[in-house]
Amino acid sequence: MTDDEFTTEIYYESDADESQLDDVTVAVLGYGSQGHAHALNLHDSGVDVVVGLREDSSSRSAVEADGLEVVTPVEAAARADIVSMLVPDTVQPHVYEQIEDELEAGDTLQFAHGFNIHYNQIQPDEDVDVTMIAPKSPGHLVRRNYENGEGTPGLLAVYQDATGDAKGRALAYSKAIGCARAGVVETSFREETETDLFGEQAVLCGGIAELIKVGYETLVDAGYSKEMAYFECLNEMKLIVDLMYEDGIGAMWDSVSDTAEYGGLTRGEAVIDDQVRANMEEVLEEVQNGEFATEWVTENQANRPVYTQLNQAEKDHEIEEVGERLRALFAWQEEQESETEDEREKLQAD
Ligand SMILES: NC(=O)C1=CN([C@@H]2O[C@H](COP(=O)(O)OP(=O)(O)OC[C@H]3O[C@@H](n4cnc5c(N)ncnc54)[C@H](OP(=O)(O)O)[C@@H]3O)[C@@H](O)[C@H]2O)C=CC1
Ligand SMILES: CC[C@](O)(C(C)=O)C(=O)O
Ligand SMILES: [Mg+2]
Ligand SMILES: [Mg+2]
Repeated sequence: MTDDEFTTEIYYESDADESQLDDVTVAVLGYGSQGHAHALNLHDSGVDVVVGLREDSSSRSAVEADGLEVVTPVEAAARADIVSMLVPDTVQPHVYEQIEDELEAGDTLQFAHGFNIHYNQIQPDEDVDVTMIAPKSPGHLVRRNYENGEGTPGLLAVYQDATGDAKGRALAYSKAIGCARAGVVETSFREETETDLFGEQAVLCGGIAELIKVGYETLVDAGYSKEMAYFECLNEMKLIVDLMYEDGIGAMWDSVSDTAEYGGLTRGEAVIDDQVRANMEEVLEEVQNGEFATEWVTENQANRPVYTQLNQAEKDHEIEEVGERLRALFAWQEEQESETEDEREKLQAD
């Protein structure tokens, strides 16, 4: 499929031929959220893996503790047939410049997100395959699910098929990291990039964090206790979303009271109203026309002034302190008895 087409083809384990990774070395560049998950899952699936990290990388000890080999990105790429680019998006063009000469004709440059290809920050030579297996999950769950015998859904895209076998290799990779256990949806770099950025900004990360904080602030500003507001707007969010995750939105409506269902159905649309819909459309437009990408690249060139300020403000939000205190009191937390007692006394004193 080309970079403009949309399809809903879904692949599972039986569609993938793991022998495509026999006699293949995969260089996993980066050992963060996705990097550690891909490297360990590939290794546990019997694939030859070498991790690439800079000489002074703080991640090197973790790789060694996990029993994998770590060398520099250049050496890893030189040894590999598949180079999996799993350093942060903003770092990838810089790392690509270092390893570019190590990519031989017929090698694969593999991504977990299409940002740098779609927005032309990386322009690979024509003789390499350029593919993507993008887990629809934080990396730590990609690893945890694999270890539990489960998997996380992923997306597959081929941007460049120099060998004629790019998709087969990508499918094998998706099987080796556990995505094919849950389903691998075929897509394009464009579709993955735009939907992923939209989803994380408007719904999954930005949208939900703001919904929680505004709900919390509304209750606290009206005089209700911080603890009450935390449990109502943040803690119970997970429990409600778990029901939707397990069996759909209907299962959630079935499980909550009729009062909650009627109130939610009538008031939900009043909160997430046409203005929110218009805001979401604007967010999507900025992703589609490249405005967000330009802003993010420029922000990094300027050493992240806006990011740094917003990141700190988020950490300083009152809900974080309240949540930390309350989570420490959960009976299943492995806290020292004395610390727990101190917390209880503090909570009662508040
Ligand atoms: N986070 C996620 O769950 C998801 C991420 N993705 C995509 O996966 C890719 C990787 O993202 P993510 O896992 O979040 O990345 P991380 O931020 O977790 O990557 C951190 C790793 O990159 C290394 N690194 C950081 N800076 C450099 C540098 N300048 N040179 C060399 N190595 C460096 C770090 O090592 P060091 O100790 O040297 O800093 C560390 O090993 C991205 O394309 C992202 O969009 C896709 C789906 C979900
Ligand atoms: C939702 C955020 C994400 O897109 C992801 C975990 O899938 C990311 O970029 O981290
Ligand atoms: Mg994502
Ligand atoms: Mg993302």
